[in-house]
Amino acid sequence: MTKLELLPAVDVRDGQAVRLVHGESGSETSYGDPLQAALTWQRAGAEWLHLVDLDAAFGTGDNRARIAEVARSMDIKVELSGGIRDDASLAAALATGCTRVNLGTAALETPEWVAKVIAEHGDKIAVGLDVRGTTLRGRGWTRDGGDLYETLARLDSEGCARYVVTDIAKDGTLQGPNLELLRNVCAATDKPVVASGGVSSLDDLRAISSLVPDGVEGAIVGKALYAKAFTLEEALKAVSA
Ligand SMILES: O=C(O)c1ccccc1NCC(=O)[C@H](O)[C@H](O)COP(=O)(O)O
Repeated sequence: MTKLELLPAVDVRDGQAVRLVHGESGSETSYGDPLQAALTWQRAGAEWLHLVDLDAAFGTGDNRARIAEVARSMDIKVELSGGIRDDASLAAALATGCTRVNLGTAALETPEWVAKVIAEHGDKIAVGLDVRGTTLRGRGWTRDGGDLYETLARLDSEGCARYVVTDIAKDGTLQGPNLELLRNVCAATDKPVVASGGVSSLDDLRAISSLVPDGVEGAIVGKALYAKAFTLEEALKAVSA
């Protein structure tokens, strides 16, 4: 069986690596220098890094220089997220040499532009489907942006290569992933799905791994690693079977 990819997360706010609860601005716990955090995950054997510019996502500025420094320092694959909404921010993101970018708000607010960049860049573009229930949220998860399954059908028809699916109610809470949501999204698309939000234990990762045959390709892990619920080495071993 194909093994689940693990993507340790480095979310950057005000130049620092942080974790939020439910993605809410103001709920930050700080974990220091983002480059050190990213290098720690790389040294521990990560093959991917999920790197988020939270200020760009919230519209409170950006950490573009810091994010570029981290992405360029990595020898592993990097998925870049947060505030990529137009040609300039996409060009800056791709110029870091990242493996792919994750579009969120743009897929809800400027669907024509997203269709165009999917056609131009193929699997360098993933779309983040960040949901409460089945309602998508944009602008740093602060505004409603339409129905999950209608948007998914539209993006599928435009050739979107991959989806990063986050249950906002679970994100940063260590309450376990929303497996039902993952199953439902996998049933609605043939494209690979990356699970995000709520992982709390090695058993959670094993449960997500059991969905690889359904179409789950990877899992993003944030809070659990920073809170030392398990090590990245243990996580990689747990999904390697
Ligand atoms: O990814 C974004 O663009 C984003 C925007 C606004 C708030 C949060 C955002 N991302 C958060 C993440 O990608 C988390 O790192 C990830 O879901 C990990 O969650 P957890 O394992 O529950 O800490």
